[in-house]
Amino acid sequence: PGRRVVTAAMSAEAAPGVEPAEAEPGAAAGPGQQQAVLLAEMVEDAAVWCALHGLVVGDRADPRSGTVPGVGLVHAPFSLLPSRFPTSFWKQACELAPIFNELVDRVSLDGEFLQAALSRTKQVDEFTARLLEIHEKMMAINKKEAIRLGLHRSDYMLDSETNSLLQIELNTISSSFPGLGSLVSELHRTLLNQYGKVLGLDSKRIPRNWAATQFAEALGKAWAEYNNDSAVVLMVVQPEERNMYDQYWLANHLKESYGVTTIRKTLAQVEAEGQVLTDGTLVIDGRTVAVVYFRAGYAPTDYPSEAEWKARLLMEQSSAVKCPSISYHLVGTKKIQQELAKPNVLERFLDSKEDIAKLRKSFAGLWSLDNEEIVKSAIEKPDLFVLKPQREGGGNNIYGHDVRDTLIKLQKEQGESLAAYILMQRIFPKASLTPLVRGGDCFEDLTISELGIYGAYLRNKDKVILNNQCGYLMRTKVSSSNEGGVAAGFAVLDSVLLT
Ligand SMILES: Nc1ncnc2c1ncn2[C@@H]1O[C@H](COP(=O)(O)OP(=O)(O)O)[C@@H](O)[C@H]1O
Ligand SMILES: N[C@H](CCC(=O)N[C@@H](CS)C(=O)NCCC(=O)O)C(=O)O
Ligand SMILES: [Mg+2]
Repeated sequence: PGRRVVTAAMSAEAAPGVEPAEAEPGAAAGPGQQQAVLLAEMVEDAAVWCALHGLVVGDRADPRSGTVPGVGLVHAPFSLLPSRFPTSFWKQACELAPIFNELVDRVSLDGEFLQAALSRTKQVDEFTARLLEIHEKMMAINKKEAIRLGLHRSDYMLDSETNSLLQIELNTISSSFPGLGSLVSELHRTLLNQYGKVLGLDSKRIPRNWAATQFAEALGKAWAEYNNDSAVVLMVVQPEERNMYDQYWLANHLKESYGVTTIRKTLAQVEAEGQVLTDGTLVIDGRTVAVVYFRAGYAPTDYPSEAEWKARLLMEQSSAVKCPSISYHLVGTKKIQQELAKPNVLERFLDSKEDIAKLRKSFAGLWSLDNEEIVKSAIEKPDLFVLKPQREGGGNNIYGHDVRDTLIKLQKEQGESLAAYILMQRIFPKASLTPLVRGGDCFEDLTISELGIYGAYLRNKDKVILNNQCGYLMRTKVSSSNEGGVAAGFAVLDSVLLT
């Protein structure tokens, strides 16, 4: 990828890639060499900090790194310095969190809206159809979720064309990196406390990041609302999970701050070991479950057999607090994102005109493929659009010429398959040169960033117990890569330096 700048291990000697100045005997090292040595020292300090503070992920080189805790660790990929972000847009993003939290809760209560908005997608997208089927079953038995917990992340990019903060998507299930994201902010503060003077950067410009502690607080408070001291939090996880430490951070805070035990099960294990008692209590492996926290179940690959679907239904039918419930999960689909962007739709769910205006200001162009005029312009100028299927988890979007080819193919098919996609205005953040550290090596590369703001919402019947913005995730990827995704290996974990 980018220019190889320096490796942590080499901080003693001058780093390769920087031509050593022809130093006369005894002359001071040239500026280039000084800068390389400084960078090497920072990379070494940062890599050590990661290892000492659990800013780690499983190393894909080790076959057991996704199943055996403590085996095959490597520092999480990170940017060596925080990315600049204008304070005005930062404030705007933080202000939106409690409004999006409220919106999700209100939309989740309108089962007819969800069923209607997704009814055509259901015809052509099996995965969405299965989720809707569970939702329909809950509507049929008039299932009410008295206690509702949302742990969301709303992702934004700064569009340089329009100089505006635009929402990429709202995640309402398995919002990754509250644990590791918080740590990167601390890593950068530590580095700037030590090197800020010589770099001319002030560590106090990095917002404190309480994502992990506040997500754990929301989980702990939801557990308390369930009001059964022997109950546990069930974390639903994938059989292989190299991001397990991000998840363990939440379990650790839950145990240390609230005395709550978390058990980890795959969907298959829930099916094999779980049952719902006549009073609705969910019991897994003999433990009563107060809260189900999904860190799996958001992608078709999470349901390789009917067992996993049975597990999802079993948990939904229980009185445990689901995070997310099937309704919250559906509200976070891209089709609903596009439907909510239509005129007069937000007005159905929110009362405050001011809040509605704030949300709308953050909406990029979003269209269904029924809009022939937009489809036509996307075929003419595919680079200005992103074509998105109803999928989560990264790696599914369609860009550039593939947008044109796919649209033309879908038009020819003339079937309902158009309903499986949405079209979105492509957002163009400004690129900047960033030192990225992966596997102990530091590369400088042109990058663009995506700011995720976490939101926690907890309600018990009419009482809103929590509705907060809680921390953030900055992801930075090489600007040449269309997809983001830290887990997918394109992006690194970053933090924010307010300008
Ligand atoms: N409208 C857009 N403009 C530019 N990049 C986008 C846009 N939508 C998505 N992306 C890129 O694609 C990645 C994945 O898209 P996203 O909608 O977040 O899907 P997923 O649910 O798979 O994360 C984002 O992290 C971002 O890097
Ligand atoms: N391995 C699972 C990953 C869960 C997952 O993919 N979550 C989506 C929202 S659905 C997400 O937040 N994606 C941004 C993280 C990235 O850039 O890689 C976990 O960590 O629990
Ligand atoms: Mg995303």
